[in-house]
Amino acid sequence: MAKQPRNGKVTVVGAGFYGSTTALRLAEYDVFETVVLTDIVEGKPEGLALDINQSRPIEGFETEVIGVGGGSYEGTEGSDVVVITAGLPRKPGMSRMDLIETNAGIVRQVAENVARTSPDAVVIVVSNPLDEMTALAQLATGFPHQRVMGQAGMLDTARFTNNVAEELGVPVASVRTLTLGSHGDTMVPVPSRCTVDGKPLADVLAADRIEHLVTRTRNGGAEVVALLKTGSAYYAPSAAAARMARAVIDDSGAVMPVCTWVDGEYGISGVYLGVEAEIGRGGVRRVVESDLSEDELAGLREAAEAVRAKQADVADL
Ligand SMILES: NC(=O)C1=CN([C@@H]2O[C@H](COP(=O)(O)OP(=O)(O)OC[C@H]3O[C@@H](n4cnc5c(N)ncnc54)[C@H](O)[C@@H]3O)[C@@H](O)[C@H]2O)C=CC1
Ligand SMILES: CC(=O)C(=O)O
Repeated sequence: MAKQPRNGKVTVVGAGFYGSTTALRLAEYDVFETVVLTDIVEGKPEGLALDINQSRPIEGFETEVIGVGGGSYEGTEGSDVVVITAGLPRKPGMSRMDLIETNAGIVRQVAENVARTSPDAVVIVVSNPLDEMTALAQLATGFPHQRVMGQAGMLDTARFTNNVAEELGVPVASVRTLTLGSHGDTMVPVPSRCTVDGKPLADVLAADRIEHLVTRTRNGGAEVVALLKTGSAYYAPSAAAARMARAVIDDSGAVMPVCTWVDGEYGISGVYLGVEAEIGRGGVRRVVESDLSEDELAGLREAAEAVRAKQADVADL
């Protein structure tokens, strides 16, 4: 049987837990022509790519994964999307911000290579601290802001949804939630936008339980780190990054929470921040504003100022 036409090339930089699960998810969609997985370590991406390709007859997908080790970018040229997962994950007790100096050096070097080899790509950053590394990747690539975004909001929103569904014992599909702001202490879960079977969250859950779920969502990454003892989450994070890459290649116009450049929306300007945006082939088409409560809007503005101060520092790292 002839191969179905597949479309687009996605490179995933960093073949650790996040990168390899992202490559697997992208390949299993079976819509991309090629997925390239790279790492500074020789052999790791090649071995993981071979392993994923060997699962194709069982899972029934044709997308080929190509592994490139040793820090080479050969084979990545002309990628439509590049997902940057290179960098250290945190250990129990560490904040994402504790990674800033080490990961800034890695992300800068990766971003410069991406700009050289895939100058038209849309870049999706996941390395932590997320909001700062996204700003740094834009600076280092020199790409327009709409072509560099970060993954966090979809993950944090999924955690909020899962937390609400668990609390109420209902299917996750019946719950809608939203999380904006930073991927850190100033994360802004948005209860006013949450519904369960179409009913406002406040109608089905007491205020103190909602507050508990908001706090649990803010600490969602740390909760996983504390259980794992080594490394951080990757199943839910990779699902989110893969969905973003797919929205770009499909030019779908899907609206999702992402870390993007905010330029006047919510009265905030000149900062990378988690907001909802419409995603297509060129990256972010536009930021989509929602009605927020006064407290939520104040939280978003506070997040913007906290992130702005750190993002100003990354240029020098
Ligand atoms: N934004 C988000 O929501 C999330 C972000 N993360 C972040 O993603 C990053 C990766 O996490 P994991 O995959 O779990 O870590 P990991 O340690 O399993 O993998 C990192 C990989 O990056 C590679 N690497 C290091 N320097 C490189 C370079 N210059 N070029 C290419 N590859 C390089 C390493 O060899 C390693 O294979 C961490 O910074 C972590 O904090 C993780 C989960 C969620
Ligand atoms: C590691 C990380 O950023 C998270 O799991 O949220």
